[in-house]
Amino acid sequence: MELVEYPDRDLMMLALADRLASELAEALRHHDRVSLSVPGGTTPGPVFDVLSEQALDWDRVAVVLNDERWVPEDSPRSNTGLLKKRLLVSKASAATLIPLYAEAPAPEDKIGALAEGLAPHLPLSVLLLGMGADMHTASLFPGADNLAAALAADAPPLMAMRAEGAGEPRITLTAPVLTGAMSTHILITGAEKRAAIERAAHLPVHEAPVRCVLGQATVHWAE
Ligand SMILES: O=C1O[C@H](COP(=O)(O)O)[C@@H](O)[C@H](O)[C@H]1O
Repeated sequence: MELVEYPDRDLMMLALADRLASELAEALRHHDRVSLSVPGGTTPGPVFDVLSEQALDWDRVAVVLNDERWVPEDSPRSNTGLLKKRLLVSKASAATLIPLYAEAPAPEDKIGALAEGLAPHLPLSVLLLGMGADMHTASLFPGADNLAAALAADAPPLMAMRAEGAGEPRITLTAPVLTGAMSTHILITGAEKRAAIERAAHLPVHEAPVRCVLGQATVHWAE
């Protein structure tokens, strides 16, 4: 894993947004349509604020979350809600959102249709991931019901996931989609996550699911 340490969070968010924009621009030079996958949660908002202002051919960019909590979009827990407020605004409002949520009682009710919508946008051109202190990435949580199947080489692109630490049911991109991305970045902050990602490099992947992408990822960290 390549680790980039920044003197502070503000600088990191600016530099990372710039890097993602350059990679998207490069991908757009070679392909008609490109895809960007991003995390939800509490960390990436400031990157989204900067990225959404970048001059890119956003109308040729498809944006998909790494994972979604099975809650309606107006829930404060909705990653889609965050994306719509912080990334798919300003210049980036021209991008196409590939949904990972549709109104239904459970992810299994909609997973087929959501996977069909995702398929034309794979492999991912640019992948930004987050990580929890428990070493989950996307919704690949240690101890989750479908973790082994989602880490398998023949996993379908999208799977439902339930885990003790996850709160509500989830839907997540699986390991083959994450490891198939053309470019992979992980954004983390704080001492606890720094220690966790260093520990993850020495643990089996079912204990530290983020390990499935560590070999190919650039990790961006600031205190
Ligand atoms: O639940 C989630 O957690 C991770 C990490 O989130 P953070 O709040 O610690 O930044 C996130 O990457 C994932 O997309 C999200 O659904």
